[in-house]
Amino acid sequence: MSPGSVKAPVIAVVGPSGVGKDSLMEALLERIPGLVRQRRIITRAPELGGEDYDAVTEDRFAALCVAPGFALHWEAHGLRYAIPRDIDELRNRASGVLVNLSRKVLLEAEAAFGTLVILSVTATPEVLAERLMTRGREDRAEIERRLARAATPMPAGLSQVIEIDNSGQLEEAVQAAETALMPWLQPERV
Ligand SMILES: Nc1ncnc2c1ncn2[C@@H]1O[C@H](COP(=O)(O)OP(=O)(O)O)[C@@H](O)[C@H]1O
Ligand SMILES: O=P(O)(O)OC[C@H]1O[C@H](OP(=O)(O)OP(=O)(O)O)[C@H](O)[C@@H]1O
Repeated sequence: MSPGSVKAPVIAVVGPSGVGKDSLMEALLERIPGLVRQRRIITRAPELGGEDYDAVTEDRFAALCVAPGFALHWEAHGLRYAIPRDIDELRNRASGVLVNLSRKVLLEAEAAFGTLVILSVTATPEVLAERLMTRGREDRAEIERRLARAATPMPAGLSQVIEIDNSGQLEEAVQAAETALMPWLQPERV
């Protein structure tokens, strides 16, 4: 098998709202050669900041779900999220593909992607509350709902879960994640 025929790993970054998933992904993209991020399709209003996403209406989401179909999709926070099938092509030309997933779709993701490395990002409830207030993307009621969901357990039976504590400095979490990911990356695509 030639090196180019091996698909890059899908690297799922998961954890409660406000834990630092987007911040960690942005830092990893700057540091790791050949690492890319898969854009998500979300039924969220456009330009709310944070990640770069394709904003669609509920109707458009439903239509895309039928054709061309999604690699993965789920519902959370009153929104619908999807990973487009383009991710397959991205895996042919990257050292790794980062994607922000719901914890509840991880077993399905493992079945869909094969090589799935999961970065499970954690922080204390107090830290989460403070960060969500600082980020300011959601109103207070929505922040309360997100905090109530924070303790969602990881599904049992996942094969590759790496826990990353982001309670402290972001730089420490980035360093830990980079070290843990190194053995999984496709070095010939840097
Ligand atoms: N280690 C950290 N220390 C301080 N602030 C952080 C840290 N990690 C993330 N943040 C901040 O916390 C807020 C939430 O981070 P974000 O990356 O949007 O989280 P998530 O994507 O998990 O919801 C943002 O304002 C971000 O700048
Ligand atoms: O089932 P859970 O593991 O709790 O995850 C639910 C949703 O929360 C996050 O969304 P989003 O990135 O929109 O929100 P966040 O940045 O506040 O985490 C994550 O990407 C999932 O779509």
